[in-house]
Amino acid sequence: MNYLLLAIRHCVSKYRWSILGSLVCSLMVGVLWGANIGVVYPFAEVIFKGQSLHEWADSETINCNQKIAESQAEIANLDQQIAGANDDSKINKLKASRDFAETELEGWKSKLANVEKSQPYIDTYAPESPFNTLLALVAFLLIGTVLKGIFLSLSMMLVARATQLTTLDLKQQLFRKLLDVRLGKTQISTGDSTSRMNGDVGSIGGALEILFGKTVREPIKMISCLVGAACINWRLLILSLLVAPVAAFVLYRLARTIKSLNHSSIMINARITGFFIQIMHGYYVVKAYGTERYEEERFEAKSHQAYWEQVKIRFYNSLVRVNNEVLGLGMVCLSLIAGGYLVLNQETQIWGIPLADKPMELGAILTFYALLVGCTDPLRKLGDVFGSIQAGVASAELVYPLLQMEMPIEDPKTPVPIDSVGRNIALKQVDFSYIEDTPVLRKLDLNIAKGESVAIVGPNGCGKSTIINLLMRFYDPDSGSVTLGGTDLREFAQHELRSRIALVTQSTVLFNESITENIRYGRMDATDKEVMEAAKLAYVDQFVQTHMSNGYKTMCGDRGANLSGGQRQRISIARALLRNPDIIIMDEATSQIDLESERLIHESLKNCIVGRTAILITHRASTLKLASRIIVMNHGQIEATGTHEELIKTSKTYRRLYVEDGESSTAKPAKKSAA
Ligand SMILES: Nc1ncnc2c1ncn2[C@@H]1O[C@H](COP(=O)(O)OP(=O)(O)OP(=O)(O)O)[C@@H](O)[C@H]1O
Repeated sequence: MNYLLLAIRHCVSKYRWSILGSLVCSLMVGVLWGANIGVVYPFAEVIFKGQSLHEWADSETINCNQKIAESQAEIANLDQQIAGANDDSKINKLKASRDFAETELEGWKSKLANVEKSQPYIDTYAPESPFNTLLALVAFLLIGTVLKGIFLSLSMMLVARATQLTTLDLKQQLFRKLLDVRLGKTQISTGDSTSRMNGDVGSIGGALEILFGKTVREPIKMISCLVGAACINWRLLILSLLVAPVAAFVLYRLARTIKSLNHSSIMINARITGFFIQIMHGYYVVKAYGTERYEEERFEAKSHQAYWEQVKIRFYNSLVRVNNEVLGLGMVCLSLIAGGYLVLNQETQIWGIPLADKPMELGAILTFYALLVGCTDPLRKLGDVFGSIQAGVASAELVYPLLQMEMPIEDPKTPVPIDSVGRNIALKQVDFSYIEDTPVLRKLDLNIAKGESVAIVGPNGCGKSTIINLLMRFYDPDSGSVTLGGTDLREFAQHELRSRIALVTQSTVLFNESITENIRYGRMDATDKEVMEAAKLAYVDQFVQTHMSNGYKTMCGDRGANLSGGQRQRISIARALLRNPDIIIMDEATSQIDLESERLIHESLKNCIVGRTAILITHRASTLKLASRIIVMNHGQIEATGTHEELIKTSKTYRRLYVEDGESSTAKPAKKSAA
């Protein structure tokens, strides 16, 4: 519950007026609910006896006075008997009878006082005839019901406002957090993130709506009925509530089970979401390999698990409802037996336990029953909401720890301005691993001078992209340092650092926006003219003019699905060019470009890297030609550096790569070593 309390606190502190308004409206609903049921009393005691309220008040006054006189006479008689008795046990019995008579006398006196208190109002406002009294009561019922409806609707609207806005706030906080928290070694899968954002935040909102709505309103309705019943006979009410502790214990046990079931259901649904996203992304692979049936079976197995969890949740929720209905019925049954006994025998006690001040009238006991029945409806409704609250509790336990997660990569308190440092990059004695005890970079030293173009080559998995991840500060090294102009990257504000770097990644990420907007992503404030210039430099313009009927407004599709691999890469190069960065990083950027485009891009990259530091991760001979120095990596370390000609002679790894690439004959990349 703790985490859901945080959501409650947020909602109450930020939207206090809506919550307060809804509470007042709920209070009115509860009071009107009890008052409408309370109308049973005048119906039974006044209307069905063919009286008006005036006649009822008169006859009640006479009746009370008569009963008071009878009680007083009985007390006087008992006093005389006590005075004349000399047997102790008889005296004790007489004293007990006197005490009962005294209690009855007090009961009649209090009823008389109530009738006398209401007399002036009855004289002033109550209709004269019994039929008009009936009409007035019906009008009261109608007006009460309409008012109750208005307050109910107002309360629901105010609660919906506060809880929906809280949901919106939570979504925004979570979105912001997910943008930051997935850096570093934090493992949060897409399925989990999507599930937290869609299902869980919604479930918290739903629980809040129920908590501030039904969970406040229905108990108020119950309290209003219980207060009414207590006014009629509080002892009988306590007797009726004897079943409540048992029901509360059962409810507590059920709550724990439902919460843990909801928790596992959320986790299963997150896995299904993740699986579904993965299949949608890998759609063509599934089709090409004909694994539709296999994936269907996997999906069915996962969905079946989710189905079973839901069935179990429904089952336990139904038990909550049964428990609450049994509680309601238990209350009514106990009061029916005890109350019925008191009325039928005109008694005030059962087994010597006093249950009434005076024998109960039919009208009073009928109203008492009606009020208890009035409690069972809110109880039933509370049974239905229980499951949703438990689902909210389980969701909050997943969302809030994520929101409270520490940033894996943090900005320093007083960042060093990047303009104040130079541009040479250095990795000193860097150790890094993604997973403990699986080193990826080992004591790596690398210096890249300002304006230098270096190519990093090496076999798959040797750690080339990991160096980029450290330079972008997507991760921090385990030991050693990565510096820019001699200052550790941890001293800079992340945003400022990344604004100086343009990264063209291995897998080209495009958004489902127009080509223009995808290029503009490199610099959001770029003008259309600047976007066009970048597009021309990266040879995007060439295919837009010839292949795209909608020109630059053509939508790229999910992850750029409407474009070819080469087109996607050219757009991402245009995006990088638009950024006009100090440092440009190309991670296998030209791997999907045809020979003609590659030649053209080679020319534009040549212009682009002038005056900038460029790091090119590539196997392509044409890109290697742009580098003044080639760095050969193997097993997370730098094996050799030099020019193409030097490395062919000195590095076994480089030779192996180039023989396998089959391009060594045409590639004469770097003329001289800059190291
Ligand atoms: N997020 C990650 N979590 C765990 N291990 C990772 C992660 N990213 C990369 N690795 C592992 O780190 C090692 C180095 O990966 P890296 O991507 O740096 O290699 P690379 O030299 O760029 O390879 P390639 O030429 O295939 O792109 C690999 O063994 C890889 O499995």
